[in-house]
Amino acid sequence: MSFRLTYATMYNPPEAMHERFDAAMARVEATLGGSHPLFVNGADCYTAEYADRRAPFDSDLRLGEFALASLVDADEAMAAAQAAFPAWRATPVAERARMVRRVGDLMEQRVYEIAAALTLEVGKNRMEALGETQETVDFFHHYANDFENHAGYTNPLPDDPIEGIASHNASVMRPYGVWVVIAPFNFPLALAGGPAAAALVTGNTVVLKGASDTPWAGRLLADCIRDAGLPPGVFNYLSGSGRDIGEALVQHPHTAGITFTGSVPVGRQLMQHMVSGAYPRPCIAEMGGKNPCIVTARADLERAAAGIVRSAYGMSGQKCSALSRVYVHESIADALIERLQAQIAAIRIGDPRRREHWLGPVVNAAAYANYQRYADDLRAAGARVISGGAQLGTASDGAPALARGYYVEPLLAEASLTHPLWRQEMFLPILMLHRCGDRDEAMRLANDTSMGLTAGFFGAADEVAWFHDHIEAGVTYANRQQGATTGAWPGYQPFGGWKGSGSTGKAIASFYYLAQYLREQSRTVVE
Ligand SMILES: NC(=O)c1ccc[n+]([C@@H]2O[C@H](COP(=O)([O-])OP(=O)(O)OC[C@H]3O[C@@H](n4cnc5c(N)ncnc54)[C@H](O)[C@@H]3O)[C@@H](O)[C@H]2O)c1
Ligand SMILES: N[C@@H](CCC=O)C(=O)O
Repeated sequence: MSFRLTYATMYNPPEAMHERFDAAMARVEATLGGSHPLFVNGADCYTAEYADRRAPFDSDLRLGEFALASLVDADEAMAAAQAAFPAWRATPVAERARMVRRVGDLMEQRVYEIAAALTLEVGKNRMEALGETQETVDFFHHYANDFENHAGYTNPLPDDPIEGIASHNASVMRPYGVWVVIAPFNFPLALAGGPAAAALVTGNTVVLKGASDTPWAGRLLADCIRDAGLPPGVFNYLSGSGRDIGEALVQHPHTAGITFTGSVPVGRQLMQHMVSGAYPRPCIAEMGGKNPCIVTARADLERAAAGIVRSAYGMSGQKCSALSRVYVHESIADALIERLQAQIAAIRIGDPRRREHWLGPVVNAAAYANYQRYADDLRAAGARVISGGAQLGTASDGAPALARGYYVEPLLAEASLTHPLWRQEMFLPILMLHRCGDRDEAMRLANDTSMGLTAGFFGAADEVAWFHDHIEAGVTYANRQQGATTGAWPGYQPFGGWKGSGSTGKAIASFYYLAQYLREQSRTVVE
């Protein structure tokens, strides 16, 4: 089988992938320092204010200046999207699908350059960055194909059974209008591009807002959409603060629907807003996780340790799918901990541009400070900190090369079940472990959370059905060493949360996803 990049295969890429990434990184670095405007109504939009941005792994490395949208810019983007809606909605399905697919094609041609930019902007390692870019390509292709396969969701229905009268029926799905997409910092391309692709192919027009820490990714997406030839106003890109520009978009009278990906508090606020007002409007909110993994007495511990470490610490724990809680049978807990310690010790931390570094920094100064606060909280509460617990690059740790970045150690701790961090999403490389007397106790604790995004299991084959029957999570993995709770890929693993992790119960890239961007119209026509 030829190599196909997914989050499950990214651990063993062909050598050529490294060579191409290194070459692309050199090209992208040679152009750093430029000015990056917004994209509104088919044109670059130069605005009054710009934010200077630096790499999270090196404060001396200036990426460039990125436009900060004003309220006027937001209004212009919404007006452009509203004006473009009638013609885009009327564009034949095949033509919309062709253009959306073309965005994916163009992004695929630029996959190495865009991945290099993601490494520079977010601090993720090269395989995570290449993975995210390829995932975005796949979203554009997947949704274009899916919409065509559903024949645009138009379904003829039987004529009414009225004698002597021809009364024809059909169900037609129609787009809503201007769809606002609000993206998080950690997957600023895929979680902007995926929802945008879904909204566009179904006939909505889009205004995208990127996260404040990651304005570059959205602009690179906008370039692909512009070059694919989508008409002016169909897609618009803004970067700026959530509190100002995000809220302005959410409150805007043209907003017909929203896809928000981000934290629980913000997601809940948006959902509440969208059900209030003159009438309720759709809000697809993909939110946080507090993802558990159960390890039973009969688990393969080598496999478990590999899967746990990849999911707890990959991308410095800054994935909604990241593993933060392990419940392990007491009879094998020490053996598992020993293996986890060995795996953690082997993690190479440093400049994420270099292929040997699996772990880069956390995203910003606030996350860096939170890490130390949580580590100190755990210690103060009497937790047993088994590995990690310190920021790196401080004067005393002997790693001055790391001093210009937000580097921290992967942390593993055993803590009392009453500790508040068992319930709080930290979004950092912090894993907490608890020893359980039996698997039912482990399941009870795993489900004792208001969130339900992903969950992992390591045990015997005849225990897997029990895991699936009882676990309360939208994305589940059994005995997966490629990632105990992380690494879903469009077309392979639909991705969406239960309980407080998601608002719809329908997953990204699932069979049911695109229908959420459409409203049904029942049509009866009597001859
Ligand atoms: N379920 C998923 O698929 C998924 C995927 C990735 C990340 N996440 C979650 O995202 C979070 C991390 O991302 P983050 O720190 O960027 O999240 P965040 O909630 O701080 O911000 C997300 C986006 O919302 C914007 N925003 C903030 N306040 C706003 C407001 N009042 N009105 C409108 N927009 C506003 C931000 O500017 C950003 O673009 C974690 O909780 C993580 O679990 C979930
Ligand atoms: N889709 C990614 C997570 C995205 C959220 O941050 C995964 O499955 O690991």
